[in-house]
Amino acid sequence: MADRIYLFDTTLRDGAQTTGVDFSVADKIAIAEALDEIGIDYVEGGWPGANPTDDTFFTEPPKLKGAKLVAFGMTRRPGRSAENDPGLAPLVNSKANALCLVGKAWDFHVDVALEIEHDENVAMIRDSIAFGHARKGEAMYDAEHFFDGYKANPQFALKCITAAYEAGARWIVLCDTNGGTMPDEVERIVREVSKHVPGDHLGIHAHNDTEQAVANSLAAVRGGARQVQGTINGLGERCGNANMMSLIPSLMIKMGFDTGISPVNLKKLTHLSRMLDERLNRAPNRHQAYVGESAFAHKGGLHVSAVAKDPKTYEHVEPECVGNRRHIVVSDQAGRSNLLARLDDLGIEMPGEDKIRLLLDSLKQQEFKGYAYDGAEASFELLARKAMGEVPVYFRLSRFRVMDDRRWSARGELVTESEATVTVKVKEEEVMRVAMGNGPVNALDVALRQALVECYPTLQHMHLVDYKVRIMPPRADGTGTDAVTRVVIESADAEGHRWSTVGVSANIIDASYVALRDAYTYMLYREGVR
Ligand SMILES: CC(=O)SCCNC(=O)CCNC(=O)[C@H](O)C(C)(C)COP(=O)(O)OP(=O)(O)OC[C@H]1O[C@@H](n2cnc3c(N)ncnc32)[C@H](O)[C@@H]1OP(=O)(O)O
Ligand SMILES: CC(=O)C(=O)O
Repeated sequence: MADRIYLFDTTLRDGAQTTGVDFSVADKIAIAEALDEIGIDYVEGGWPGANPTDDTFFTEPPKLKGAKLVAFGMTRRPGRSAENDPGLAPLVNSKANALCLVGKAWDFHVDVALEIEHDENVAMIRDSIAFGHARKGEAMYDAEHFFDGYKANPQFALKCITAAYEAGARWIVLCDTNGGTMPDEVERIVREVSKHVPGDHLGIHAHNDTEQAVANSLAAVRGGARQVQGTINGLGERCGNANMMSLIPSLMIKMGFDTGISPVNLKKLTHLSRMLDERLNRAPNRHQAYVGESAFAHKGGLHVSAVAKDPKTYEHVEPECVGNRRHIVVSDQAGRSNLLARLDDLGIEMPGEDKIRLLLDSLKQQEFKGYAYDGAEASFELLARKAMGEVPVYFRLSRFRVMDDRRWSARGELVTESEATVTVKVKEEEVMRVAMGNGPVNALDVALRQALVECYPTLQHMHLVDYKVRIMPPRADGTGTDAVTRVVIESADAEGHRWSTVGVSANIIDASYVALRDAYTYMLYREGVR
């Protein structure tokens, strides 16, 4: 039977230490439930006593079906008993099922950061773990800076972890806190340490400062560790933690371990990854291993023609096993095979040879003008479906005008505003709307939507989530015209479906209009409005 690896997710604690990430209590509850749903063993919810969000979360924590909810904290302060430590009290009094206590394991840190005797640090670890174990039944020790500490003073680092083990710690988690250790060092050190603490009590917590947090975690498993800590999408302090979205499938599919996650739940990984980005209101990383939109995207003509024969030619695993999907990109790297595969993917009935050739030519023409469809799949789908005569004309723009205003108010405050006036023809009727916005594209979007929403109420459920501009320089061979602006807009509906559209023009607002027009058209078409 395959060895069991215990998964410990720290998205809600170390992940909350990511710059720019700020979870609400509702976010924390939803994420904890989603982690529980796929079968994670431990969900670290945060640090009771550290901030009001974590206090509220632990006051009414979600009821998890299988996962243990873990409260994080640090060992007692020097010169106090664990029982009288104000930092430990909220942890043991919380509704968590287990505690994870961080304590120093590097003598340099004890000297410089804590400025205490080495023996007192060891006593702080022993007392805190014993107290946590007695009060909560399960306590674990995050041995901070363990690898740096072991390299500097192995006797002291081992003294810290054996003190925790003897005090009853279920897990001794070896932390590569500064993220600078190399995989071969991690594997060797974990092997050496497992002579002192059995591997089925050892865990790994790796940071990504050399882009090797996942490799280091897998190296620790090879060395004998049986608990792995990580975060969804690799969130975490500085460069992040080991990415659970890569760790889980690699442990299961490549290394054959039992992680407690069933193959059915493994298929929920892509959704979990995107759900986190949705909560954080940020665009998912398309290039993320296993779960990214491009993880199984094929662009080069050679790749696509081979993938059409057998996907194994350019895929290391089947996309469906992690809930992802194959994606054929259409671009000027494309040949006929890309186009046919993409049309098939979209469920478009195979057109005749003439139409295929026309579509391919028109794609290449568009790309010559500066369009790129590999990041704007919705615009590509519209282009293809329009060529097949499937997309109605929902509206026609008669004109728009946008004005920007930058001025000082009577109170001496700087005011920047934009105003857009739009006239569109919807179902033979001319509609004119004027709207203000916090920028010209926002004003244009609001005015357009106001003009269309009466006839197409579904558009009120859509919003813009990302906007990217790129100035495309004139072609070096002189065949093009002046520089053009390419705008890519990502939109979402109330259910969280996202789609990207592209517009190109010499004028940034005009390019934005084209991308917006495609965004509305795509939503109306997809919703079945005819
Ligand atoms: C490696 C990691 O990622 S560990 C997790 C780090 N995460 C966080 O720090 C986020 C949450 N932290 C916080 O909100 C705050 O730091 C708190 C509430 C925990 C503590 O706040 P404060 O009491 O104001 O202390 P502050 O943050 O300024 O400094 C940390 C103190 O803990 C001490 N300390 C650090 N590690 C330990 C430890 N393992 N055991 C005991 N004391 C420790 C430091 O020496 C310092 O003591 P000092 O106040 O006497 O100088
Ligand atoms: C505990 C922890 O987050 C670290 O050592 O990195």
